[in-house]
Amino acid sequence: MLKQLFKALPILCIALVSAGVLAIVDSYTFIKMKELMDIALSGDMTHFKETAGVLILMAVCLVPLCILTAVTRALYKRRANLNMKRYYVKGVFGKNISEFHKENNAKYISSLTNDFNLLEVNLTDSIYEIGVCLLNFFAGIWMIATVTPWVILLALGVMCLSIIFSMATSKPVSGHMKERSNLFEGYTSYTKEVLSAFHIIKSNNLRERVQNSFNEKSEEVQQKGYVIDKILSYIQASENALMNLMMYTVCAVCGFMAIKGTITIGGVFLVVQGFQKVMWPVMNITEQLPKIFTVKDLMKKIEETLKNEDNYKETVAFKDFKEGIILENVDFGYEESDKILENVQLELKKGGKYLIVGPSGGGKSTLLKLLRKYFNPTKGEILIDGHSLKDIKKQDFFSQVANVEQQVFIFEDTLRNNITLYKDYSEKEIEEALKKAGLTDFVASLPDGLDTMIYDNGKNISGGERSRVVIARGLLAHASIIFLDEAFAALDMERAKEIEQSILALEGVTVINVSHVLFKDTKHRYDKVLKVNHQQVVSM
Ligand SMILES: Nc1ncnc2c1ncn2[C@@H]1O[C@H](COP(=O)(O)OP(=O)(O)OP(=O)(O)O)[C@@H](O)[C@H]1O
Repeated sequence: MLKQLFKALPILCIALVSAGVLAIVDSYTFIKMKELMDIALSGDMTHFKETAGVLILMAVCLVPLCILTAVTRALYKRRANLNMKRYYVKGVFGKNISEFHKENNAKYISSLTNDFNLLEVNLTDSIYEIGVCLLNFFAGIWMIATVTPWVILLALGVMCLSIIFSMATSKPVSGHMKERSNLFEGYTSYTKEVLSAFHIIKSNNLRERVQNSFNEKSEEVQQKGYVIDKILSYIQASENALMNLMMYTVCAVCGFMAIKGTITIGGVFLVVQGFQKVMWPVMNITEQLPKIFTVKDLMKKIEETLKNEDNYKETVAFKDFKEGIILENVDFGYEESDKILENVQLELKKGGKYLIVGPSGGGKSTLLKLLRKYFNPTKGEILIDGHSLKDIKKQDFFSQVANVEQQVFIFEDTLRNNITLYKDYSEKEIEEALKKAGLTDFVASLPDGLDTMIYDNGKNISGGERSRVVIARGLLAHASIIFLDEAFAALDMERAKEIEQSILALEGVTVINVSHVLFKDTKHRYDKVLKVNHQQVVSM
């Protein structure tokens, strides 16, 4: 993750150069003000006018510099945050399907929202702030050095003290931050769950229960935030007291030097201004440093969510499905102690049409997940054209298969994009797929046809239409293998039979259809009907 931040280093450097020039010009303005004060006290009108002119010019120069600094800062923030988010999303989609399914995906949502918001404030912003603070610190030192070098020692002492103080106080905050991130994860997961079950909650009068438990969770998160804020305020208050003490000391030292005649009144003004310029960065650094230290744990947690336990290297390219699939003594269980399939022997030929039936919970979808390469067998092997499916590159395999899932997912986009999945197909190919999926009349009835927008996972179309969109997707993909998992469950019997026949008529395409529905009049069109029951797969 840090590497992604380093990629924004060039723009960070530009932003800091701009901020540095701004700090120098600003400090130089104070030096000129000191001169103006001393000249005014000496009554030298000619020099007074000259210096006043320079000051006006400096004030004008500050305007474009301020704008440039603000713009480059915003550009740096955009680049750094985008880099980190892109890296994270790439990592999420690099997860193995099996491992992604095992976890609650709310943790990714929580990372992308809550954790990344924290990273933005506590890391990206803080790095820039610390850079700017250091530049202003040295600009302040320069201002003081033009009057008396002794006060510089005092400033450096303050800086060291503050850094030691902030390092010592960052530890307790860091632990609380991590706990808050975990609480956020649970909170996001719960929010996601209750919003997706909105109608169930309303229609079963669960509103009060859900609201109470939502309030509890939200109170936990707020309480943790309160604890963090409280600790941070104690830290800040102690720092403020330290800084004020230093400031009073400097004022007293400068006053003493002015009485002794070692520095002018303008000098007192410049030292006090310079010391303030030094103090502000020191205070800000002590505020920002604990934030950066606390981010370490958070980044570790974010990286953990991206780790794949199984990093098996796939080596076999698979460009064309030629012969068939063989399952040799395949065992599988989601848990070690719990076998769902045992010693499965099966041969599926290329172009064959297979129907998989069996009782609910018997393991039909599990068998499909193995064939789809979502999981690997715990024992035995699945061979495809003689190669172990485990060794075949995912990308290659997935490009050969189409999946029509039990749970239909529709993107918030046009009907066309939902069917083509953003790939290029000719109008003829699309028409053909629509016809086979029984969507021609439906599309013709829409005023915008294929350009009709579908919203929120297909809320503005029926369940059957959603299923048919996904079937058209599978047909259009020209896949060598089509896996169907209860694809016809949402369709009326006539429509289901019609679509099933279209799919069974696809020549050279292997169809593996898991279904509760077994139509007597289409059964004979399958090469084999397989029953999954008691951990076994048998021909019917
Ligand atoms: N991700 C999972 N983790 C743990 N157990 C699972 C998982 N998915 C399924 N199971 C269990 O595996 C067994 C087989 O489930 P599977 O979904 O394969 O059955 P099925 O025959 O497709 O059932 P249905 O017809 O009801 O969809 C069930 O006991 C189920 O509880």
